[in-house]
Amino acid sequence: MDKPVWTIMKILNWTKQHFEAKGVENPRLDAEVLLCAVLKCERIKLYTEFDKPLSEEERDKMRSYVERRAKHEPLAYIIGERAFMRNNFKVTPATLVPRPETELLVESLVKAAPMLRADGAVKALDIGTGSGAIIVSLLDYLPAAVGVGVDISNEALAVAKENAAAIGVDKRVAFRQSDLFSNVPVEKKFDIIVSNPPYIPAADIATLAQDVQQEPRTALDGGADGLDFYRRICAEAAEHLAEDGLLAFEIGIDQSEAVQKLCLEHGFAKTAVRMDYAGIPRMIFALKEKEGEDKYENILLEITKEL
Ligand SMILES: C[S@@+](CC[C@H](N)C(=O)[O-])C[C@H]1O[C@@H](n2cnc3c(N)ncnc32)[C@H](O)[C@@H]1O
Repeated sequence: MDKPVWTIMKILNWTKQHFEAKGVENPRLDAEVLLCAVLKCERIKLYTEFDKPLSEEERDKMRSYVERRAKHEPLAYIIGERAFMRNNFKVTPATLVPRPETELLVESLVKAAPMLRADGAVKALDIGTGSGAIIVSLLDYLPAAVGVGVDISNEALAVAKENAAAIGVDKRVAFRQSDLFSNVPVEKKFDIIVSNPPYIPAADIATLAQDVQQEPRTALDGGADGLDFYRRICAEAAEHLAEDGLLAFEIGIDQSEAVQKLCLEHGFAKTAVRMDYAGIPRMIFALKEKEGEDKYENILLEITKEL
């Protein structure tokens, strides 16, 4: 009997069905993305070459990718990258996979920078930088800005450094291993401190989608109520910020009030919230601002309104 010919169409159909059976969330899309990674082509190419047979080597590679995805390994770890803002970021199992909500945080900071410093030449600190998605994107959009990215994980920092070099901002960013502010000198004042810290309540981690559970626990676990990192960062952020500096957080669901309260208890006079695409409060911004001064009010208004 003739061996079946594994054309692009046949592989895609088979993979989609297999993923459906395994409860993979976007079966058809994931099948296409994986096949594109194998064939090193754009998705449109799959549709114009439906009848093209795969080589044995391509089939073997696709089989190994499909096996991994069927075990709910995040797609980004399998193909080794994730699109964020206008670049592809390298990601590995040592880094969180950057999320679309976090792009909104970067977008707000890009808008804030020229309001904080006329030439946009801000100094920014990214706490828990992971793949470097936030700080690298910020510097990519703000050519006069400089930054520091810190993380507890040296493996994540190595990935962040690679991303900074690939995107061409490596001369303007320093990466440092640090337990939050422990390795950040207090004499250096930043215009922006940004963090997307681990914020999942520890007990909820076991209930997360299987894919998410394969991301590093150190990137997810925010302690008993999910707020441990906000408490620690808020306690020290004001002394590391310039007088008119901006503190910016990504937050988890239902954390908006608690995080704003923490900011207000630790030297910040004003806070503002921005929603994500689903209308969930997802970002908190805080300014120190002295009594009687309201010149920075419009910064918060500007960066939290829908862009
Ligand atoms: C939710 S991930 C965010 C990663 C990246 N900033 C992003 O938005 O995609 C949180 C990051 O905080 C780091 N982290 C955890 N504990 C830390 C600590 N004590 N000090 C510094 N970074 C820490 C983790 O390694 C992880 O990279």
